[in-house]
Amino acid sequence: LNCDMAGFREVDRRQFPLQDIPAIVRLFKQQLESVSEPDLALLSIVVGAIENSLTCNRTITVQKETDTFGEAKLPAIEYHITEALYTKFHAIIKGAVDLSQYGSKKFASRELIKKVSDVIWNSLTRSYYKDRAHLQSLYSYLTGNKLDCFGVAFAVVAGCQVLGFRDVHLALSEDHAWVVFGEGGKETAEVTWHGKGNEDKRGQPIGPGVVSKSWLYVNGCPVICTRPMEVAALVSAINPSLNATSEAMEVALLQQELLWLLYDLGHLSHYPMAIGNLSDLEEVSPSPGRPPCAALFQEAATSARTYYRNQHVYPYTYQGGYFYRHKLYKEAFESWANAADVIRLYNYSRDDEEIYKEFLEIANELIPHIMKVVSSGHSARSILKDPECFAYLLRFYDGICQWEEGSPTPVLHIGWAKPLVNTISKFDADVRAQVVIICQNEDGTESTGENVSDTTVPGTTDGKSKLKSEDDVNAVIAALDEASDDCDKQKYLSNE
Ligand SMILES: CC1(C)CN=C(N2CCN(c3ncnc4sc(C(F)(F)C(F)(F)F)cc34)CC2)S1
Repeated sequence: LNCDMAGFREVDRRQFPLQDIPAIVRLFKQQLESVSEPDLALLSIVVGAIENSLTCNRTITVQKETDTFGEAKLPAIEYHITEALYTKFHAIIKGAVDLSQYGSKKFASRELIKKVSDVIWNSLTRSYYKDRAHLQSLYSYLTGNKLDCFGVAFAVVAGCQVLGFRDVHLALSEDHAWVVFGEGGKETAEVTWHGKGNEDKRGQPIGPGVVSKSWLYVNGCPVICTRPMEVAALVSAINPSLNATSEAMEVALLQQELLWLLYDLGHLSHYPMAIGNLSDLEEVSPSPGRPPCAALFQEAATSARTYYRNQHVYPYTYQGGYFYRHKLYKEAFESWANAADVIRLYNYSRDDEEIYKEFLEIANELIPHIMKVVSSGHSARSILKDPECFAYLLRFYDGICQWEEGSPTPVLHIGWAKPLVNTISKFDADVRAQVVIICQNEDGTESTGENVSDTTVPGTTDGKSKLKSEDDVNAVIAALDEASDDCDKQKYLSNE
Protein backbone atom coordinates (compact mmCIF):
# COMPACT_ATOMS: atom_id res chain seq x y z
CA LEU A 1 0.00 0.00 0.00
CA ASN A 2 2.45 2.59 1.15
CA CYS A 3 5.27 1.91 -1.24
CA ASP A 4 5.44 5.64 -1.92
CA MET A 5 5.66 6.29 1.81
CA ALA A 6 9.08 4.72 1.42
CA GLY A 7 10.58 8.20 1.54
CA PHE A 8 9.25 8.70 5.04
CA ARG A 9 9.55 5.17 6.36
CA GLU A 10 13.25 5.13 5.50
CA VAL A 11 13.64 8.31 7.41
CA ASP A 12 15.05 7.34 10.72
CA ARG A 13 12.70 8.68 13.40
CA ARG A 14 15.80 8.90 15.52
CA GLN A 15 17.05 11.71 13.22
CA PHE A 16 14.21 13.86 14.53
CA PRO A 17 13.85 16.44 15.88
CA LEU A 18 16.15 18.03 13.31
CA GLN A 19 18.01 20.54 15.47
CA ASP A 20 20.85 21.81 13.33
CA ILE A 21 22.24 22.11 9.82
CA PRO A 22 24.26 18.86 9.91
CA ALA A 23 21.05 16.98 10.79
CA ILE A 24 19.27 18.43 7.74
CA VAL A 25 22.29 17.72 5.51
CA ARG A 26 22.27 14.11 6.81
CA LEU A 27 18.58 13.75 5.92
CA PHE A 28 19.18 15.12 2.39
CA LYS A 29 22.26 12.89 1.95
CA GLN A 30 20.30 9.83 3.08
CA GLN A 31 17.49 10.68 0.65
CA LEU A 32 19.85 11.41 -2.26
CA GLU A 33 21.83 8.20 -1.73
CA SER A 34 18.86 5.94 -0.97
CA VAL A 35 18.19 3.22 -3.51
CA SER A 36 14.89 4.65 -4.68
CA GLU A 37 14.54 8.32 -5.49
CA PRO A 38 14.62 11.26 -3.08
CA ASP A 39 11.20 12.12 -1.67
CA LEU A 40 10.43 15.65 -2.96
CA ALA A 41 7.46 16.19 -0.63
CA LEU A 42 9.41 15.23 2.51
CA LEU A 43 12.42 17.44 1.68
CA SER A 44 10.32 20.43 0.61
CA ILE A 45 8.27 20.26 3.83
CA VAL A 46 11.41 20.09 6.00
CA VAL A 47 13.25 23.05 4.43
CA GLY A 48 9.99 24.98 4.10
CA ALA A 49 9.31 24.55 7.83
CA ILE A 50 12.79 25.80 8.75
CA GLU A 51 12.67 28.76 6.34
CA ASN A 52 9.19 29.71 7.52
CA SER A 53 10.05 29.61 11.22
CA LEU A 54 13.27 31.59 10.76
CA THR A 55 12.09 34.25 8.31
CA CYS A 56 8.37 34.75 8.80
CA ASN A 57 6.90 36.10 12.02
CA ARG A 58 9.87 35.06 14.13
CA THR A 59 7.64 33.43 16.71
CA ILE A 60 10.58 31.63 18.26
CA THR A 61 12.59 33.79 20.58
CA VAL A 62 15.77 34.44 18.66
CA GLN A 63 17.86 31.66 20.09
CA LYS A 64 21.58 32.05 20.57
CA GLU A 65 22.40 31.77 16.89
CA THR A 66 25.08 29.11 17.27
CA ASP A 67 25.68 26.40 19.81
CA THR A 68 28.98 25.81 21.52
CA PHE A 69 30.42 24.22 18.33
CA GLY A 70 29.52 27.23 16.19
CA GLU A 71 26.73 25.32 14.41
CA ALA A 72 23.74 27.52 13.65
CA LYS A 73 20.86 26.51 15.92
CA LEU A 74 17.63 25.78 14.08
CA PRO A 75 14.11 25.62 15.45
CA ALA A 76 13.58 21.95 16.21
CA ILE A 77 11.59 20.33 13.39
CA GLU A 78 9.42 17.77 15.14
CA TYR A 79 8.80 14.40 13.53
CA HIS A 80 5.06 14.53 14.12
CA ILE A 81 4.69 17.94 12.41
CA THR A 82 6.61 16.76 9.37
CA GLU A 83 4.76 13.45 9.25
CA ALA A 84 1.35 15.16 9.59
CA LEU A 85 2.03 17.53 6.68
CA TYR A 86 3.51 14.69 4.59
CA THR A 87 0.42 12.55 5.21
CA LYS A 88 -1.82 15.52 4.36
CA PHE A 89 -0.09 15.99 0.98
CA HIS A 90 -0.45 12.29 0.18
CA ALA A 91 -4.13 12.43 1.18
CA ILE A 92 -4.82 15.51 -0.99
CA ILE A 93 -3.18 14.00 -4.08
CA LYS A 94 -4.37 10.42 -3.74
CA GLY A 95 -7.80 11.54 -2.59
CA ALA A 96 -8.34 13.71 -5.67
CA VAL A 97 -6.84 11.54 -8.42
CA ASP A 98 -8.57 8.27 -9.21
CA LEU A 99 -5.77 6.49 -11.06
CA SER A 100 -8.11 3.90 -12.58
CA GLN A 101 -9.28 6.65 -14.96
CA TYR A 102 -5.86 7.19 -16.41
CA GLY A 103 -5.01 4.09 -18.40
CA SER A 104 -1.27 3.53 -18.61
CA LYS A 105 0.37 3.17 -15.22
CA LYS A 106 3.88 3.29 -16.62
CA PHE A 107 3.82 6.78 -18.11
CA ALA A 108 1.79 9.81 -17.09
CA SER A 109 -0.70 11.28 -19.56
CA ARG A 110 -1.41 14.95 -20.33
CA GLU A 111 -4.85 14.54 -18.72
CA LEU A 112 -3.35 13.15 -15.52
CA ILE A 113 -0.83 15.98 -15.29
CA LYS A 114 -3.55 18.56 -15.91
CA LYS A 115 -5.61 16.89 -13.15
CA VAL A 116 -2.75 17.11 -10.65
CA SER A 117 -2.16 20.72 -11.66
CA ASP A 118 -5.90 21.44 -11.17
CA VAL A 119 -5.86 19.85 -7.69
CA ILE A 120 -3.01 22.15 -6.62
CA TRP A 121 -4.39 25.16 -8.51
CA ASN A 122 -7.95 24.89 -7.12
CA SER A 123 -6.72 24.50 -3.53
CA LEU A 124 -4.76 27.77 -3.54
CA THR A 125 -6.03 30.79 -1.62
CA ARG A 126 -8.27 32.88 -3.89
CA SER A 127 -6.16 36.00 -4.03
CA TYR A 128 -2.77 36.73 -2.46
CA TYR A 129 0.41 38.61 -3.44
CA LYS A 130 1.99 35.99 -5.75
CA ASP A 131 5.49 37.53 -5.76
CA ARG A 132 5.84 37.41 -1.97
CA ALA A 133 8.84 35.52 -0.58
CA HIS A 134 8.59 32.07 1.10
CA LEU A 135 5.74 30.79 -1.10
CA GLN A 136 7.84 28.20 -2.94
CA SER A 137 7.65 25.13 -0.65
CA LEU A 138 5.09 22.44 0.12
CA TYR A 139 5.18 23.74 3.71
CA SER A 140 3.70 27.02 2.41
CA TYR A 141 1.13 25.07 0.36
CA LEU A 142 0.07 22.73 3.19
CA THR A 143 -0.08 25.32 5.96
CA GLY A 144 -1.18 28.40 4.01
CA ASN A 145 -2.53 27.22 0.63
CA LYS A 146 -0.18 29.68 -1.08
CA LEU A 147 2.43 28.98 -3.77
CA ASP A 148 4.39 31.13 -6.21
CA CYS A 149 4.64 30.12 -9.87
CA PHE A 150 7.73 27.95 -9.30
CA GLY A 151 6.06 26.38 -6.24
CA VAL A 152 3.02 25.27 -8.27
CA ALA A 153 5.25 23.54 -10.86
CA PHE A 154 7.30 21.88 -8.12
CA ALA A 155 4.14 20.74 -6.27
CA VAL A 156 2.80 19.13 -9.47
CA VAL A 157 6.02 17.14 -9.91
CA ALA A 158 5.98 16.14 -6.21
CA GLY A 159 2.31 15.12 -6.62
CA CYS A 160 3.12 12.95 -9.63
CA GLN A 161 5.92 11.33 -7.61
CA VAL A 162 3.34 10.51 -4.88
CA LEU A 163 1.23 8.80 -7.57
CA GLY A 164 4.25 6.76 -8.65
CA PHE A 165 4.97 8.43 -12.03
CA ARG A 166 8.74 8.46 -12.35
CA ASP A 167 8.61 9.99 -15.86
CA VAL A 168 7.23 13.38 -14.79
CA HIS A 169 10.08 15.85 -14.35
CA LEU A 170 10.54 19.57 -13.81
CA ALA A 171 11.73 21.60 -16.83
CA LEU A 172 13.27 24.99 -16.08
CA SER A 173 14.09 27.97 -18.26
CA GLU A 174 15.57 31.13 -16.75
CA ASP A 175 12.17 32.57 -15.84
CA HIS A 176 9.56 29.81 -16.16
CA ALA A 177 8.91 26.19 -15.18
CA TRP A 178 6.89 23.40 -16.77
CA VAL A 179 6.99 19.56 -16.87
CA VAL A 180 8.20 16.89 -19.29
CA PHE A 181 6.67 13.39 -19.30
CA GLY A 182 5.98 10.25 -21.36
CA GLU A 183 8.35 7.83 -23.08
CA GLY A 184 11.79 9.46 -23.33
CA GLY A 185 10.39 12.57 -21.63
CA LYS A 186 9.40 13.87 -25.05
CA GLU A 187 6.06 15.41 -24.04
CA THR A 188 5.80 18.83 -22.39
CA ALA A 189 2.98 20.48 -20.44
CA GLU A 190 2.43 23.88 -18.86
CA VAL A 191 1.37 23.43 -15.21
CA THR A 192 1.67 26.93 -13.73
CA TRP A 193 1.23 30.57 -14.67
CA HIS A 194 3.86 33.05 -15.82
CA GLY A 195 4.11 36.78 -15.14
CA LYS A 196 1.26 39.17 -14.46
CA GLY A 197 -1.99 39.43 -16.35
CA ASN A 198 -1.18 36.55 -18.69
CA GLU A 199 -3.81 33.85 -19.13
CA ASP A 200 -2.22 30.60 -17.89
CA LYS A 201 -1.70 27.88 -20.54
CA ARG A 202 -1.91 24.94 -18.14
CA GLY A 203 -2.24 21.56 -19.88
CA GLN A 204 -0.87 22.84 -23.21
CA PRO A 205 2.50 21.78 -24.66
CA ILE A 206 5.17 24.51 -24.74
CA GLY A 207 5.81 24.19 -28.50
CA PRO A 208 4.64 27.66 -29.62
CA GLY A 209 6.89 29.29 -27.02
CA VAL A 210 9.94 27.64 -28.54
CA VAL A 211 8.90 28.44 -32.10
CA SER A 212 8.53 32.14 -31.29
CA LYS A 213 12.19 32.25 -30.20
CA SER A 214 11.24 34.00 -26.95
CA TRP A 215 13.89 33.90 -24.20
CA LEU A 216 11.22 32.54 -21.84
CA TYR A 217 11.55 29.11 -23.50
CA VAL A 218 15.34 29.32 -24.06
CA ASN A 219 15.17 28.15 -27.69
CA GLY A 220 14.32 24.62 -26.62
CA CYS A 221 17.27 24.30 -24.21
CA PRO A 222 15.66 24.15 -20.75
CA VAL A 223 17.17 22.41 -17.74
CA ILE A 224 15.42 19.02 -17.67
CA CYS A 225 15.64 17.85 -14.05
CA THR A 226 16.36 14.42 -12.67
CA ARG A 227 14.91 13.75 -9.18
CA PRO A 228 18.14 14.94 -7.51
CA MET A 229 18.09 18.07 -9.72
CA GLU A 230 14.52 18.68 -8.53
CA VAL A 231 16.00 18.59 -5.02
CA ALA A 232 18.59 21.13 -6.25
CA ALA A 233 15.73 23.31 -7.54
CA LEU A 234 13.94 23.26 -4.18
CA VAL A 235 17.23 24.05 -2.41
CA SER A 236 17.95 26.89 -4.88
CA ALA A 237 14.47 28.22 -4.17
CA ILE A 238 15.21 28.50 -0.42
CA ASN A 239 14.88 32.22 0.34
CA PRO A 240 16.81 33.45 3.40
CA SER A 241 15.35 36.98 3.16
CA LEU A 242 13.96 38.37 6.42
CA ASN A 243 12.94 41.60 4.72
CA ALA A 244 14.12 43.82 1.85
CA THR A 245 17.43 44.55 3.55
CA SER A 246 18.43 41.57 5.72
CA GLU A 247 18.69 37.80 5.68
CA ALA A 248 18.42 34.99 8.24
CA MET A 249 22.03 33.80 8.42
CA GLU A 250 21.20 30.23 9.44
CA VAL A 251 18.86 29.79 6.44
CA ALA A 252 21.57 31.05 4.06
CA LEU A 253 24.12 28.69 5.68
CA LEU A 254 21.69 25.75 5.33
CA GLN A 255 21.14 26.57 1.63
CA GLN A 256 24.91 26.83 1.09
CA GLU A 257 25.62 23.48 2.81
CA LEU A 258 22.86 21.70 0.86
CA LEU A 259 24.09 23.17 -2.45
CA TRP A 260 27.63 21.89 -1.69
CA LEU A 261 26.18 18.44 -0.90
CA LEU A 262 24.39 18.44 -4.29
CA TYR A 263 27.52 19.83 -6.00
CA ASP A 264 29.71 17.06 -4.55
CA LEU A 265 27.18 14.42 -5.65
CA GLY A 266 27.38 15.86 -9.21
CA HIS A 267 23.79 17.11 -9.33
CA LEU A 268 24.61 20.75 -10.17
CA SER A 269 26.81 20.06 -13.21
CA HIS A 270 23.87 20.52 -15.64
CA TYR A 271 22.22 23.34 -13.63
CA PRO A 272 23.95 26.71 -14.29
CA MET A 273 21.59 28.81 -12.14
CA ALA A 274 22.09 26.57 -9.11
CA ILE A 275 25.89 26.93 -9.51
CA GLY A 276 25.30 30.69 -9.80
CA ASN A 277 23.26 30.67 -6.57
CA LEU A 278 26.05 28.79 -4.80
CA SER A 279 28.62 31.27 -6.15
CA ASP A 280 26.60 34.21 -4.81
CA LEU A 281 26.50 32.56 -1.36
CA GLU A 282 30.26 31.83 -1.50
CA GLU A 283 30.97 35.45 -2.43
CA VAL A 284 29.28 36.54 0.81
CA SER A 285 30.78 33.83 3.04
CA PRO A 286 33.48 31.68 1.39
CA SER A 287 33.69 28.04 2.56
CA PRO A 288 37.24 26.97 3.49
CA GLY A 289 38.78 24.51 1.04
CA ARG A 290 36.24 25.21 -1.68
CA PRO A 291 36.85 26.78 -5.14
CA PRO A 292 36.70 30.59 -5.18
CA CYS A 293 33.36 32.03 -6.27
CA ALA A 294 34.97 33.43 -9.44
CA ALA A 295 35.73 29.85 -10.51
CA LEU A 296 32.14 28.80 -9.77
CA PHE A 297 30.72 31.62 -11.88
CA GLN A 298 32.97 30.40 -14.71
CA GLU A 299 31.74 26.82 -14.16
CA ALA A 300 28.14 27.98 -14.56
CA ALA A 301 28.96 29.66 -17.88
CA THR A 302 30.85 26.57 -19.08
CA SER A 303 27.90 24.35 -18.12
CA ALA A 304 25.53 26.55 -20.14
CA ARG A 305 27.84 26.45 -23.16
CA THR A 306 28.39 22.70 -22.85
CA TYR A 307 24.87 21.44 -22.20
CA TYR A 308 22.51 24.21 -23.35
CA ARG A 309 24.04 25.45 -26.63
CA ASN A 310 24.99 28.70 -24.91
CA GLN A 311 21.34 29.81 -24.99
CA HIS A 312 21.23 30.94 -21.34
CA VAL A 313 21.85 34.59 -20.35
CA TYR A 314 21.98 34.41 -16.55
CA PRO A 315 25.39 32.70 -16.20
CA TYR A 316 26.95 35.79 -17.82
CA THR A 317 24.93 38.29 -15.80
CA TYR A 318 25.78 36.38 -12.60
CA GLN A 319 29.45 36.67 -13.62
CA GLY A 320 29.18 40.30 -14.79
CA GLY A 321 27.51 41.26 -11.51
CA TYR A 322 30.36 39.66 -9.54
CA PHE A 323 33.03 41.48 -11.57
CA TYR A 324 31.11 44.75 -11.22
CA ARG A 325 30.85 44.43 -7.45
CA HIS A 326 34.60 43.78 -7.32
CA LYS A 327 35.40 46.75 -9.63
CA LEU A 328 36.78 44.40 -12.32
CA TYR A 329 35.16 46.54 -14.99
CA LYS A 330 36.86 45.18 -18.11
CA GLU A 331 35.94 41.65 -17.06
CA ALA A 332 32.37 42.84 -16.42
CA PHE A 333 32.19 44.30 -19.94
CA GLU A 334 33.33 40.96 -21.37
CA SER A 335 30.67 39.01 -19.41
CA TRP A 336 27.96 41.44 -20.47
CA ALA A 337 29.11 41.23 -24.11
CA ASN A 338 28.83 37.44 -23.80
CA ALA A 339 25.31 37.87 -22.34
CA ALA A 340 24.38 40.05 -25.33
CA ASP A 341 25.79 37.42 -27.71
CA VAL A 342 23.19 35.04 -26.24
CA ILE A 343 20.20 37.39 -26.38
CA ARG A 344 20.91 38.37 -30.01
CA LEU A 345 19.72 34.86 -30.98
CA TYR A 346 16.23 35.54 -29.60
CA ASN A 347 13.21 37.58 -30.63
CA TYR A 348 12.00 39.85 -27.83
CA SER A 349 8.42 38.99 -26.92
CA ARG A 350 6.06 40.31 -24.28
CA ASP A 351 6.86 37.41 -21.91
CA ASP A 352 10.54 38.38 -21.77
CA GLU A 353 10.23 41.38 -19.43
CA GLU A 354 12.59 39.93 -16.82
CA ILE A 355 15.58 39.74 -19.14
CA TYR A 356 14.68 43.12 -20.68
CA LYS A 357 14.94 44.64 -17.18
CA GLU A 358 18.28 42.88 -16.70
CA PHE A 359 19.79 44.38 -19.87
CA LEU A 360 18.19 47.76 -19.17
CA GLU A 361 19.87 47.90 -15.74
CA ILE A 362 23.26 46.92 -17.20
CA ALA A 363 23.05 49.42 -20.08
CA ASN A 364 21.46 52.33 -18.28
CA GLU A 365 22.68 51.99 -14.69
CA LEU A 366 25.76 49.80 -14.33
CA ILE A 367 27.74 50.82 -17.45
CA PRO A 368 27.03 54.56 -16.97
CA HIS A 369 28.14 54.22 -13.34
CA ILE A 370 31.40 52.60 -14.48
CA MET A 371 31.99 55.33 -17.11
CA LYS A 372 31.45 58.00 -14.43
CA VAL A 373 33.85 56.31 -12.01
CA VAL A 374 36.65 55.73 -14.54
CA SER A 375 36.29 59.17 -16.17
CA SER A 376 37.64 60.82 -13.04
CA GLY A 377 40.72 58.57 -13.08
CA HIS A 378 43.69 59.47 -15.28
CA SER A 379 45.59 56.18 -15.43
CA ALA A 380 47.10 55.23 -18.75
CA ARG A 381 45.64 51.80 -18.13
CA SER A 382 42.19 53.33 -17.98
CA ILE A 383 39.54 51.31 -19.68
CA LEU A 384 38.83 54.44 -21.74
CA LYS A 385 42.11 53.88 -23.52
CA ASP A 386 41.57 50.14 -23.96
CA PRO A 387 40.24 49.19 -27.41
CA GLU A 388 39.17 45.76 -26.08
CA CYS A 389 36.80 47.48 -23.66
CA PHE A 390 35.38 49.50 -26.54
CA ALA A 391 35.02 46.27 -28.53
CA TYR A 392 33.21 44.53 -25.63
CA LEU A 393 30.79 47.46 -25.34
CA LEU A 394 30.09 47.46 -29.10
CA ARG A 395 29.41 43.71 -28.95
CA PHE A 396 27.08 44.34 -25.97
CA TYR A 397 25.09 47.09 -27.69
CA ASP A 398 25.05 45.25 -31.02
CA GLY A 399 23.66 42.13 -29.36
CA ILE A 400 20.76 44.15 -28.01
CA CYS A 401 20.20 45.77 -31.43
CA GLN A 402 20.13 42.35 -33.07
CA TRP A 403 17.76 41.09 -30.36
CA GLU A 404 15.33 43.77 -31.52
CA GLU A 405 15.69 42.88 -35.20
CA GLY A 406 12.83 40.62 -36.25
CA SER A 407 11.11 40.92 -32.87
CA PRO A 408 7.38 41.52 -32.48
CA THR A 409 8.12 43.97 -29.68
CA PRO A 410 10.59 46.89 -29.86
CA VAL A 411 13.48 46.94 -27.39
CA LEU A 412 15.33 50.23 -27.78
CA HIS A 413 14.00 53.72 -27.16
CA ILE A 414 15.54 57.12 -26.51
CA GLY A 415 16.12 56.16 -22.88
CA TRP A 416 18.67 53.61 -24.13
CA ALA A 417 20.29 55.91 -26.69
CA LYS A 418 21.54 58.65 -24.37
CA PRO A 419 23.58 56.40 -22.05
CA LEU A 420 24.70 54.41 -25.12
CA VAL A 421 25.97 57.48 -26.95
CA ASN A 422 27.41 58.92 -23.78
CA THR A 423 29.39 55.73 -23.18
CA ILE A 424 30.71 55.41 -26.74
CA SER A 425 31.72 59.05 -26.90
CA LYS A 426 33.96 58.55 -23.83
CA PHE A 427 36.41 56.62 -26.06
CA ASP A 428 38.65 58.83 -28.19
CA ALA A 429 38.87 58.30 -31.95
CA ASP A 430 42.42 56.90 -31.74
CA VAL A 431 41.19 54.21 -29.33
CA ARG A 432 38.14 53.45 -31.45
CA ALA A 433 40.34 53.25 -34.55
CA GLN A 434 42.09 50.21 -33.07
CA VAL A 435 38.91 48.17 -33.18
CA VAL A 436 38.52 46.15 -36.36
CA ILE A 437 35.04 44.90 -37.14
CA ILE A 438 35.16 41.48 -38.78
CA CYS A 439 31.96 40.64 -40.63
CA GLN A 440 30.94 37.07 -41.34
CA ASN A 441 28.78 37.07 -44.45
CA GLU A 442 26.04 34.57 -45.20
CA ASP A 443 28.47 32.23 -46.95
CA GLY A 444 30.80 32.27 -43.97
CA THR A 445 33.51 34.34 -45.68
CA GLU A 446 34.85 37.24 -43.67
CA SER A 447 35.37 40.85 -44.67
CA THR A 448 36.32 43.86 -42.63
CA GLY A 449 33.27 46.04 -42.50
CA GLU A 450 33.59 49.80 -42.38
CA ASN A 451 36.21 50.62 -39.81
CA VAL A 452 34.45 52.15 -36.83
CA SER A 453 36.70 55.21 -36.78
CA ASP A 454 35.58 56.04 -40.37
CA THR A 455 32.06 56.42 -39.16
CA THR A 456 32.80 59.71 -37.46
CA VAL A 457 29.88 60.59 -35.36
CA PRO A 458 27.65 62.87 -37.50
CA GLY A 459 27.57 66.44 -36.28
CA THR A 460 31.20 66.23 -35.18
CA THR A 461 34.36 66.90 -37.15
CA ASP A 462 37.25 65.11 -35.52
CA GLY A 463 35.11 62.50 -33.77
CA LYS A 464 36.28 64.08 -30.56
CA SER A 465 33.63 66.66 -29.88
CA LYS A 466 30.71 65.53 -27.78
CA LEU A 467 27.19 65.00 -29.01
CA LYS A 468 24.75 67.74 -28.12
CA SER A 469 21.28 67.41 -29.52
CA GLU A 470 18.69 64.70 -29.90
CA ASP A 471 19.21 64.84 -33.71
CA ASP A 472 22.85 63.91 -33.14
CA VAL A 473 21.70 60.96 -31.05
CA ASN A 474 19.30 59.82 -33.76
CA ALA A 475 22.07 60.24 -36.33
CA VAL A 476 24.33 57.97 -34.31
CA ILE A 477 21.65 55.33 -34.09
CA ALA A 478 21.27 55.51 -37.88
CA ALA A 479 25.04 55.22 -38.29
CA LEU A 480 25.14 52.21 -35.99
CA ASP A 481 22.23 50.64 -37.83
CA GLU A 482 23.89 51.34 -41.18
CA ALA A 483 27.13 49.81 -39.91
CA SER A 484 25.25 46.79 -38.69
CA ASP A 485 23.37 46.48 -42.01
CA ASP A 486 26.71 46.22 -43.79
CA CYS A 487 27.46 42.90 -42.16
CA ASP A 488 25.16 39.99 -41.49
CA LYS A 489 26.92 39.14 -38.31
CA GLN A 490 29.44 41.36 -36.66
CA LYS A 491 32.26 40.12 -34.54
CA TYR A 492 34.07 42.92 -32.78
CA LEU A 493 37.71 42.07 -32.38
CA SER A 494 40.37 44.46 -31.28
CA ASN A 495 43.66 43.96 -33.07
CA GLU A 496 46.40 42.92 -30.71
C1 LIG B 1 22.15 36.92 -12.34
C2 LIG B 1 20.80 36.90 -11.62
C3 LIG B 1 20.06 38.22 -11.83
C4 LIG B 1 21.00 36.64 -10.14
N1 LIG B 1 19.99 35.72 -9.72
C5 LIG B 1 19.34 35.07 -10.62
N2 LIG B 1 18.44 34.13 -10.42
C6 LIG B 1 18.18 33.65 -9.09
C7 LIG B 1 17.90 32.23 -9.05
N3 LIG B 1 17.00 31.77 -10.11
C8 LIG B 1 16.81 30.42 -10.20
N4 LIG B 1 17.73 29.67 -9.57
C9 LIG B 1 17.64 28.32 -9.65
N5 LIG B 1 16.66 27.68 -10.32
C10 LIG B 1 15.73 28.44 -10.92
S1 LIG B 1 14.38 27.87 -11.83
C11 LIG B 1 13.82 29.44 -12.15
C12 LIG B 1 12.61 29.66 -12.94
F1 LIG B 1 12.62 28.80 -13.96
F2 LIG B 1 12.57 30.90 -13.38
C13 LIG B 1 11.35 29.39 -12.17
F3 LIG B 1 11.33 28.11 -11.85
F4 LIG B 1 10.29 29.69 -12.96
F5 LIG B 1 11.35 30.17 -11.10
C14 LIG B 1 14.62 30.38 -11.60
C15 LIG B 1 15.74 29.82 -10.90
C16 LIG B 1 16.57 32.72 -11.10
C17 LIG B 1 17.70 33.57 -11.54
S2 LIG B 1 19.81 35.58 -12.19
